[in-house]
Amino acid sequence: MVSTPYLTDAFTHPPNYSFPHNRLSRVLRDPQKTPVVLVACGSFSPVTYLHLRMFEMAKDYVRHNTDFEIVGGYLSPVSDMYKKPGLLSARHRVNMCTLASEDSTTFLMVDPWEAFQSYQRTAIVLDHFDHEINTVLGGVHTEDGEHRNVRVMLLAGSDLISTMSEPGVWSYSDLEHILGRYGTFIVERAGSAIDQATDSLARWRSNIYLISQLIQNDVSSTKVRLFLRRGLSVRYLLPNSVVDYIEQNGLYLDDVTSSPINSNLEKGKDRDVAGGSQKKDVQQIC
Ligand SMILES: Nc1ncnc2c1ncn2[C@@H]1O[C@H](COP(=O)(O)OP(=O)(O)OP(=O)(O)O)[C@@H](O)[C@H]1O
Ligand SMILES: NC(=O)c1ccc[n+]([C@@H]2O[C@H](COP(=O)(O)O)[C@@H](O)[C@H]2O)c1
Repeated sequence: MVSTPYLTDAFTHPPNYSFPHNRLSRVLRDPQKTPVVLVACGSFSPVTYLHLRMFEMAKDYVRHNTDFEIVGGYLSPVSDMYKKPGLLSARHRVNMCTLASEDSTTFLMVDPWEAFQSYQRTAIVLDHFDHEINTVLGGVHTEDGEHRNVRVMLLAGSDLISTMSEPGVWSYSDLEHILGRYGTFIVERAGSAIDQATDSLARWRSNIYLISQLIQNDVSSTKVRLFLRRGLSVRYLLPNSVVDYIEQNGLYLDDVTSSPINSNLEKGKDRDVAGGSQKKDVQQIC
């Protein structure tokens, strides 16, 4: 692995923050394997079954194709300062992710660190996980008591990874840090070709794992928000507890728009939505 020039232990924590690790497995079942924690960064506005499915797909992929053992998984909702259109307040997004994770697989947790502070780049978010898991908690150990460092890896859809080839969205040093030091599992997403997404990332090929979607499912938070605004049901697209929360709090009934904090960050995403298959689907819904 490439060493990092800027791993820091001087992270700024939001008030009353403590790192959630209740579902982090501290014992490696197979000592031959490398322990890994999956981190999914995104808006989660709202979290959908597809976000949860990403972890299940990664779990199957890891078991059948790699020498990793997953010891934990995290949803890391982005800060309100990301100011992406449709981004509900961090409080609601974190609450919905928490309900969804409680409803789901045993290794999934929600880390509110990013959500309740200023915008943090993904490279810094991964450093934060590395620091909390390996430095503060001391990693994991085998059944024989041998210490092992946990490898932190980004779990993302191919649409997010394709923005890594767009000028100005990610800095080269951040890509080197994310893909060179940590690595990623990329889940194929309808409308965003997985091969194209990784063409220009070939130099980090050995740290990039591609997961095909064997059952195509293109649920997106954008479509869920559109449905809600039009009074259409979103049940069975997201966990019932999240649907109930949205209804009880009257969320997504208005068109929430905001100006981007960083036009380059947003540009990548806007192009994705405007240029990909999502736009067609959205027009059909309208
Ligand atoms: N249907 C899907 N298939 C594969 N990956 C997905 C899917 N939906 C979301 N993801 C991935 O989940 C992560 C977080 O996504 P995000 O919260 O931005 O959801 P989204 O549905 O893309 O949101 P929005 O529609 O608001 O842009 C990203 O890495 C994204 O690529
Ligand atoms: N340079 C960066 O670190 C960078 C650039 C673009 C997106 N991102 C992250 O990717 C995620 C994107 O989420 P959306 O797909 O909802 O826009 C967010 O967590 C955001 O912080 C990071």
